[in-house]
Amino acid sequence: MKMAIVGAGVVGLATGAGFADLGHSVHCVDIDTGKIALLSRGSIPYHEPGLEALVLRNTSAGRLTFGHNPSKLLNDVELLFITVGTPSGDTGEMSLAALWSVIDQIEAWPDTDIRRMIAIKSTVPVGTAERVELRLRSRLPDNCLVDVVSIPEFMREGSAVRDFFEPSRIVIGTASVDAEERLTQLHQRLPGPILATDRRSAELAKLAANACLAVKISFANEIAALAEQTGADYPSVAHSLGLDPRIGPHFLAAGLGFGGSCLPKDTRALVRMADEAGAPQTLVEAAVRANAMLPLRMVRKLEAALSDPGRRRVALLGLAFKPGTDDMREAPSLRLIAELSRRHPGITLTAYDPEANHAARKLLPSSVKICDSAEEALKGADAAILVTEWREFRQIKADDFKIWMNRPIIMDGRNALDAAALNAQGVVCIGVGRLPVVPNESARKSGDLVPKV
Ligand SMILES: NC(=O)C1=CN([C@@H]2O[C@H](COP(=O)(O)OP(=O)(O)OC[C@H]3O[C@@H](n4cnc5c(N)ncnc54)[C@H](O)[C@@H]3O)[C@@H](O)[C@H]2O)C=CC1
Ligand SMILES: O=C(O)[C@H]1O[C@H](OP(=O)(O)OP(=O)(O)OC[C@H]2O[C@@H](n3ccc(=O)[nH]c3=O)[C@H](O)[C@@H]2O)[C@H](O)[C@@H](O)[C@@H]1O
Repeated sequence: MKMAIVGAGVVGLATGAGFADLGHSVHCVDIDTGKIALLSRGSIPYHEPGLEALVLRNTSAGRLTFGHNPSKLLNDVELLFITVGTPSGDTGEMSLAALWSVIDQIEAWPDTDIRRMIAIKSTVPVGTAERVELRLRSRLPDNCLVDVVSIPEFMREGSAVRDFFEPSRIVIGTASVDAEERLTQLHQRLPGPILATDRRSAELAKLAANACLAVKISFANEIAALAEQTGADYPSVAHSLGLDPRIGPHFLAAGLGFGGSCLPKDTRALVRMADEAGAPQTLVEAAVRANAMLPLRMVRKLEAALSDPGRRRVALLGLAFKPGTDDMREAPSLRLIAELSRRHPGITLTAYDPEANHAARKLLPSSVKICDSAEEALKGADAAILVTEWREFRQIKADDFKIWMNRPIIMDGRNALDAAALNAQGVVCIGVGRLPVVPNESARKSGDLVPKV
């Protein structure tokens, strides 16, 4: 099938390159001419495992092309995917400015024999596909037939390519049997179950999925806080919860909470939309509030372990909102740095992320020293906070922490390290939802959890 993608971002590129790999002819368009110039030279503008090879394979084969002119797109293609961003507006609502700008550039096409399809893959409020169709119908001549459908995307950053080829499910929301049949056929070569439904249900299924994940994470973080207060060990609790098939093991990791370009904005949008619809989402609202408190909670834990942080040097291990990406959008590290600097104006902060240093430089205050290695960030530090659970941080040995740091105190904000092993070797490692472990067994017996230094 000949198709076009508007919005060559995380979703658009993985989707476009993925369909090209399945043998389709795909033209990817983006308003960002710099990005299109990079892509046309075979460079991927961000870190996404497996994407570069996929794009190169398909551009060399001539199945994947790039451009920046969205007008007349429907002249040549049967299917247009819209994958532009839908960021938060001022009051939490989703901004559809990019989507409308694309829709308003669509021109009538000459060959009216083939019915066109516009598939909205961007995450949007319920009812958007219907509004798009009405707007197009009011403008295009009657013989330009078009179905506007909702095919929400469930891929994750860091595994976007794998998620394209192995989707958990494919939701196809249509108002026409013809579009449903053609799109079902298009997706048949992908292994996930196909769920054909109406457009509004498809749109809500996407928002509900992200809200459900956010609620699960906030639940995990609140139970972890309770574990800390009651002397229980949250990872053991989570393990037990996860073995119940009705609960499942995923998205129960406690830590610094959820960030990224989607969970925060989509939960805000759902709450806003639900208020307007008269069906308040109190549970999701609470999950958003609970999540916002986590960086401050971490700072308070640091204050309990380290006296006078305003005169100390603290290293941040990881900055990206999760491992596997260089994306800094709504990364918990940003709020953590803001809280540390607000409460302790004299603090010295160093930071290192294997992939996100470049993106972080544009966002962090110049007072934060961005380092080229974990060793450089940890050198002379009085404490470290593990913010993003990159694999390389798990490989740092206890001796390295002890040699590099002024005081080997690690606040493990993702429960990524082997706290017991580090503890046994003289490193203080304080996880989330666990009793702090201290190097000194007699201190633990005496109830003195973390000796303040
Ligand atoms: N990032 C992710 O993993 C996922 C994102 N989504 C949703 O997909 C949508 C896109 O997200 P991302 O790919 O992360 O965004 P992104 O920000 O990476 O990419 C969006 C692209 O659209 C382009 N764009 C903006 N206005 C345009 C216009 N008028 N014409 C042409 N191009 C235009 C931008 O230049 C940018 O390259 C959002 O609604 C998001 O919520 C859904 C599932 C997963
Ligand atoms: O709509 C979207 O854009 C996407 O949003 C999320 O994907 P993504 O933002 O890439 O990241 P996740 O893996 O979901 O992680 C989100 C945040 O939650 C945090 N998290 C995740 C899992 C967990 O157990 N605990 C936890 O704190 C992560 O550290 C990260 O900050 C969803 O997982 C995707 O299904 C969805 O398509």
